Amino acid sequence: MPAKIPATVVTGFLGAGKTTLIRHMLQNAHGKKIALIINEFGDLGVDGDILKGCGEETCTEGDIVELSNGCICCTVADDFIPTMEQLLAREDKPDHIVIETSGLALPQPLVRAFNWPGISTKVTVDGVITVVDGRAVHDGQFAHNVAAVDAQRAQDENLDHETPLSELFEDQVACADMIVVNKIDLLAEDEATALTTRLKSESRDGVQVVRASMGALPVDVLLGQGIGAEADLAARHEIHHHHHHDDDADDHDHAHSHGHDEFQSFIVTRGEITDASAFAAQVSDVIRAHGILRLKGFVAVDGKPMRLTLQAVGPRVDTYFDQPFGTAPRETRLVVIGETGLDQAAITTALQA
Ligand SMILES: Nc1nc2c(ncn2[C@@H]2O[C@H](COP(=O)(O)OP(=O)(O)OP(=O)(O)O)[C@@H](O)[C@H]2O)c(=O)[nH]1
Repeated sequence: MPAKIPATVVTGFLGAGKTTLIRHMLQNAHGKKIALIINEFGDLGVDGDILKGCGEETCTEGDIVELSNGCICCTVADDFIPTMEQLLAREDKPDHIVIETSGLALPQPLVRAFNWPGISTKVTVDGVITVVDGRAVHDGQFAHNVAAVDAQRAQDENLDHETPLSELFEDQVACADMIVVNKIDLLAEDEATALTTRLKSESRDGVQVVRASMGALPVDVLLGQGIGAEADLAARHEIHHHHHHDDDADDHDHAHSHGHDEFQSFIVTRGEITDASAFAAQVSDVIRAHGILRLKGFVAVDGKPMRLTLQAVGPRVDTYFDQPFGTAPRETRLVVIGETGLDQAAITTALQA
């Protein structure tokens, strides 16, 4: 089986900063071909235009597939599947698929749609990233412009219009594999800490909460792509990012109050493992115990000629056999990504156990 294309769902209310985050991601994709599927809403849907105009090589109009009607989650069988099939039929296959949704409906049906025959063999769910408007959530409003979100909701007859935003927000948090608290620049340090702590306690065990300003996060943190490029990632060690305030470009001590967290990555190798599902459970335990953001790579399983691809973000651990090792050494090689300060020695020991 060829390597599957990872698909990341980016969710969050109108104005949370999804488009800003995705645009930053496209501009820093380093030649990776990212296809976007955008969930459009009539007059309010300006995302397609914004992205068409971003002027990036990796962001051509043909990559943008706008769904014709309303919520992606409510129209999965009618709309989403053909869209994906169309994308997968292209000669010029994307390296990664990003699906932006409004957060007005649960993404679970969307995630389940990846099990569809013909899609499940070609695409794997990389994870659900929930983008949060830090300021609005701290203020108990949940969205910057509540009236605009309500108008967006009213336009789609498939959505119920009564559920309070607070409940929809809870759903977004509950389904997240990673939470991005955006607009951190609009929060004082103590407010940011309180919000991060609260979201951590409200989300599933193992979900990491990262802070961002203008959605500026390293692509390797957002997307589980580039499994084949471990060596490159290792060479960089510290995952760099772009600051939005020139004045803190050299001032990492203030990264927490101005920009976002700093990240690190390292590689753990080990010999063959005996049981794939037991190892996935072990990885999951290590992720939770050490607050790891992402873990990805290849695993050699005793008696299996194929290598096992492993991708994990927060509590989500995905494995499948992709290709024979061939002449490559039968070893397990995993990239660990997290905020700076990971206990590399302990994580290495735990993964090698
Ligand atoms: N201060 C501040 N503003 C931000 C930040 N991120 C985004 N914004 C602004 O917030 C507004 C909404 O951002 P978008 O990226 O369009 O939000 P969205 O979630 O994609 O919303 P739609 O695309 O309209 O559904 C824009 O005016 C952004 O410039 C941030 O971190 N800090």
